[in-house]
Amino acid sequence: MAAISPFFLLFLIPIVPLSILAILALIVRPLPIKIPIKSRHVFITGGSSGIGLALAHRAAAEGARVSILARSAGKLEEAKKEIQLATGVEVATFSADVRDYDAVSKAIDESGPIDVLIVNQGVFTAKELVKHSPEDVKFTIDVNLVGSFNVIKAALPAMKARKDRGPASISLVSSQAGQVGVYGYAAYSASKFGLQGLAQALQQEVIADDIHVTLIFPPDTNTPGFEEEQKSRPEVTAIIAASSGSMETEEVARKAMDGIKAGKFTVSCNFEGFLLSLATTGMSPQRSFWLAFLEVITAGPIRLIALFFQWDWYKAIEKWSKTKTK
Ligand SMILES: NC(=O)C1=CN([C@@H]2O[C@H](COP(=O)(O)OP(=O)(O)OC[C@H]3O[C@@H](n4cnc5c(N)ncnc54)[C@H](OP(=O)(O)O)[C@@H]3O)[C@@H](O)[C@H]2O)C=CC1
Ligand SMILES: CCCCCCCCCCCCCCCC(=O)[C@@H](N)CO
Repeated sequence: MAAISPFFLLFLIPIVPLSILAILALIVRPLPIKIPIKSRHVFITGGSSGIGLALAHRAAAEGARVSILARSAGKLEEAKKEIQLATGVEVATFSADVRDYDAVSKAIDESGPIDVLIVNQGVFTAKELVKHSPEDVKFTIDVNLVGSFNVIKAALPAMKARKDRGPASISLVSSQAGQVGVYGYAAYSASKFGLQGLAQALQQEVIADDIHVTLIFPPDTNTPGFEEEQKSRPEVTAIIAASSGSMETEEVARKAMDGIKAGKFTVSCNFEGFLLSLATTGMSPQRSFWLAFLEVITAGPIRLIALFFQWDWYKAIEKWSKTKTK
């Protein structure tokens, strides 16, 4: 009897990963989807500034009908002119505060049925919780989290009722601080972590209506809001945030729009963000069996890398608090 060559056993090694890949290809849900942008109605909250404005530019340039909502009518008007000058597209503007459900609902009804809803409005002040007023904490949660509920609730009935209009999207702009808690962002991180629960539950509720949920996680991004934030951001917050560098609004908008069109549940914007998404993927849905495979095989090692980041951050906090008390 011929002995089995030990070399033959080498061929068996890939069997385990290949079987995992094959199983994942069969089981990942929801199934992949493409969301068209051209000729669709894209509605963007916080579309008058920063990331929202860059998204409005992109959507207009890609041939969508675009509506933007924010509080300041003046900033909306400026944004409208800017987009018209750059793309020739006239966007519809709606002045409302997302904290006011009736005002949001009226604006959305006026704008007509939405195909791609981008919930992007957000406020942020980085401050240690002891220095944060209860009013300011509530303001952050109200605008970022409760405001997002208001926008989605107001848009959902017409989105669900749409007929023969193709797959729709509800996208939310979170933050890398919505994937990991960061010094100075207790209120902000809490408001953004809330979006993860909202998005996961919502995706299950709207999948049967061909509506697809996307969560976008930008790092520090050069926007008017960020410029303001930097004036008073604690040093430690800046040090920790620097682990992921910073991006320009156009790059973030491009990543976000590509992610929305590809129907991704989770959209990271840079390499560190990609690692962070792998590390925090938890129970979130995954439509790509390739990415699912990567999540499975990197689960252990990525946790190790995450712990190194925490080590580094706690070292920075320790060093900084020593120099503070001296
Ligand atoms: N810039 C950054 O570093 C990062 C930002 N993000 C997130 O991206 C999103 C956009 O941020 P960014 O572009 O920097 O912010 P900006 O401050 O530049 O723009 C914020 C937009 O939201 C609108 N807005 C704010 N509050 C309300 C409200 N109560 N009702 C309606 N509209 C409102 C603003 O208009 P108006 O004031 O007139 O209402 C403006 O259009 C936010 O959700 C933010 O958390 C995530 C990661 C990093
Ligand atoms: C495996 C683990 C990899 C980890 C690397 C990731 C590092 C994360 C740093 C957190 C950055 C927080 C930026 C917040 C930006 C923001 O939202 C504010 N500018 C307010 O708008």
